[in-house]
Amino acid sequence: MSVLIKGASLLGGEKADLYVEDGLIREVGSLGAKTGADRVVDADGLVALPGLVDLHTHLREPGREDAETVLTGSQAAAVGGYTAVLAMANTNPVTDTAEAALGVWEAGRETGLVDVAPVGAVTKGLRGEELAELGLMARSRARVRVFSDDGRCVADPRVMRRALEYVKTFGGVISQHSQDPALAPYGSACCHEGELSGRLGLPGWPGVAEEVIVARDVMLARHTGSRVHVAHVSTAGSVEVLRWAKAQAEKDGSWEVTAEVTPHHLLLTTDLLAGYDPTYKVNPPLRPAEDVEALRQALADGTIDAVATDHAPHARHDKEHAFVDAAFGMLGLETALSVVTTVMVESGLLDWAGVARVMSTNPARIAGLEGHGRALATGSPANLVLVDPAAQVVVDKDASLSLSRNNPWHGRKLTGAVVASFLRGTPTVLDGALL
Ligand SMILES: NC(=O)N[C@@H](CC(=O)O)C(=O)O
Ligand SMILES: [Zn+2]
Ligand SMILES: [Zn+2]
Repeated sequence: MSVLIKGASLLGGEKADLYVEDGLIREVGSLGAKTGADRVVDADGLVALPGLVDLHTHLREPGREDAETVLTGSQAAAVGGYTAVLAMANTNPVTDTAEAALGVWEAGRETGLVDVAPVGAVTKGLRGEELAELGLMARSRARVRVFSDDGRCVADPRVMRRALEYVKTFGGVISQHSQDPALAPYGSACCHEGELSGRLGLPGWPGVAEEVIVARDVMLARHTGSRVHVAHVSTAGSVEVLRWAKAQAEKDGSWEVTAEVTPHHLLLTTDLLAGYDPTYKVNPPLRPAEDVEALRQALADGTIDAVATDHAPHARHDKEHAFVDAAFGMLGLETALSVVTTVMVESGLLDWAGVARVMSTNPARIAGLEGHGRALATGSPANLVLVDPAAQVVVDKDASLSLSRNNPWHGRKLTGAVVASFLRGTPTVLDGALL
């Protein structure tokens, strides 16, 4: 399979043709009338980025195939411009053994639309007590490097310490869902704690319940000389802690802290909860505008390393309930690039090289995914995406390839659209549609 991509804008702003063959980028430059390609793609006006990498996707297989499967989630990922996703471990059964991790990895290979890298659970059954088979998952063919009890916090500091020590032996990282369950009880805490939660009569989820865990975990990472990744950062206070911690880690050179922010925490605010629409119920909750602004600045200045979707599909019968009874989570894979374009690029906070950094290069490095996040140069694996930076889109939840419809972006006008995606040189999406 060979493809000639004509006239794409590269990250330095220059225009070039890319010739892709047998999974690799073979030539970059002015390739004129090069003949013999199986397919020619006109990329005039489009920006070429390395394929996006999502550090935080819920695929729901095994166990909740009514909400999403590896196939449907991969389809949504491909049209969203992704070439790799990290599949969270809170499935049923939980991904807490090498066998379970291999199952997810193999389902991804069969689908062949994006690379599906399983995230391993930190503790058996996400119960927060006994460590899962971290080493066996790491040594399996699935090569698990990211471990998370996401949906639950590794709340016991002794368990977190042991997990950090363990993953250090093979260069792994613990991705933490930072929620102190004593300050923000699972299941009940559902609205940013403040004037609005009081007025709406919804149980509060104070920012400090996140911040105390972030602060604790960076100290544990420093103490153990290991790596912690903070999932879905949502408050200005967490950003302050991260800014301090990153400066320390850089000085010490012996440990690391990285962080991700979701598209929804970059744009949506807590006042959306006033209508009690469960579509906006998510963990951590939507926050006030001051937090949103701090998150944008932190993403722009590198305090936050990555955008991760936390794509959390839920079946209608779990989501369409009174606010307090509905499931937590919202879709994100198909709209992430448009949200980032609208929030970060249109405002001048990030240029396209910055988008490539936070949506591809940094997440690929954090997850240890070789072959992803690489500069589009001769010899690199041809994992790439073509983006129309000027496209105006109106999100339609019924046009989604996800099996679920809990889409907080429905009806919103956004800028920027994915036109084509390529996984190892094979187009998975062309003209914005799945092949
Ligand atoms: N984000 C959510 O609100 N829900 C996630 C779990 C999680 O990311 O904590 C889910 O699995 O549905
Ligand atoms: Zn989480
Ligand atoms: Zn999640």
